[in-house]
Amino acid sequence: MSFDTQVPAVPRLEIRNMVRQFDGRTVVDDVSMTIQAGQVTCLLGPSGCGKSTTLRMIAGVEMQDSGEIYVDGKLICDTVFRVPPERREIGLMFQDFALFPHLSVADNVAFGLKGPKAEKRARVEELLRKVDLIRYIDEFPHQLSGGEQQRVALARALAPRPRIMLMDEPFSGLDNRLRDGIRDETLALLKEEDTAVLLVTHEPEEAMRMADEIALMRDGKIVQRGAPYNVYTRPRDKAAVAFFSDINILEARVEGALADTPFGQFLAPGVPDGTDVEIVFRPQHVKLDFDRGGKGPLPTPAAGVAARGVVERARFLGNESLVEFRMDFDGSVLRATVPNVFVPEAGRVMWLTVRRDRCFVFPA
Ligand SMILES: Nc1ncnc2c1ncn2[C@@H]1O[C@H](COP(=O)(O)OP(=O)(O)OP(=O)(O)O)[C@@H](O)[C@H]1O
Repeated sequence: MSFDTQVPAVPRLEIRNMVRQFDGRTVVDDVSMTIQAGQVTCLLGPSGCGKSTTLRMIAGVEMQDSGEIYVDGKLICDTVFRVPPERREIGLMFQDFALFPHLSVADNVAFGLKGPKAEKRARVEELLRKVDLIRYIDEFPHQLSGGEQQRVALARALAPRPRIMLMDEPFSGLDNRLRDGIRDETLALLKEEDTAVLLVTHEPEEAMRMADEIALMRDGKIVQRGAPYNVYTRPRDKAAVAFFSDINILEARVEGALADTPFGQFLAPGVPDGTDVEIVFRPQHVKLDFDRGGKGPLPTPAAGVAARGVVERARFLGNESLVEFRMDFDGSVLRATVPNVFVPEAGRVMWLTVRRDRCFVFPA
């Protein structure tokens, strides 16, 4: 008789209860997370929230005040015991990734490698082939473009087969069009090498594009973790919605588990009577209708009630158009985005409805 037992894999990286203070201010506040081999976690948050400090503690260039770091289940650092940075088998890639200017591409990539010369050469060639730069093996960094240098830096970081790769805004020095391609190539290579990746970014698009898991960080704490889709569609508070897009907010008070608004009633299950709530929705979830003889579309249970607004400003942004409305009901401004070109003139009357299944109700 045999049993199929699924033992959860030991995480490649685990940090537990990491804390760091500077001048009495807690900059990293009880941060814990795990990353499996071959997985990419993006630490996403506004400037100054403690992302880089978290990364630096894992790299070992900054000491935590408390907390532990484990690699493949083995303790590598707590407040007493500490494996030095160079023995952590962790690769680093930063925005200012500076290659050594006086070393050839091959020597740059071989820099962290030990062992027989022929083996080192084979690894260098393997990686340069993977990043499609083998033809530059004997060139020097200044002979390469910024994007090419970035790929050499990636090859250099991966050469010693790090178990973990820490990346701090590694693509922010590249221009937009170059960036997407390099991001995708980098991701493919990291997966191939089965490295666990922790990538720090303040750009939601970058996190959505790269991450298997997003850890949303704010004021030193991880406030939400999950697959990009889940973090985007089930944000835990208003700030989490706002981090990924522009938002609209309606204010309302709850009576009988319902919040009454000019767009109709919204369900607020479990919210006590008399609680002030904010109904938060993204501009892409506003539907627009033309005015027909002073009237908008009829209310339906799915779409709710239409509210009248006057176009204040409209702009074409490339993939979509952004239209701002001054709303009749309280003079507030609501934003709607529409695919492609839609640039109605200021003063035009339209009727707005919101996709109720895409609205979030949070206590004010
Ligand atoms: N060595 C230090 N001494 C004092 N304060 C520091 C030190 N390092 C970081 N800080 C402060 O800790 C806070 C968090 O910094 P950190 O670099 O971790 O943020 P971040 O989220 O990575 O921001 P950014 O995206 O701007 O790099 C900041 O307010 C910063 O000024």
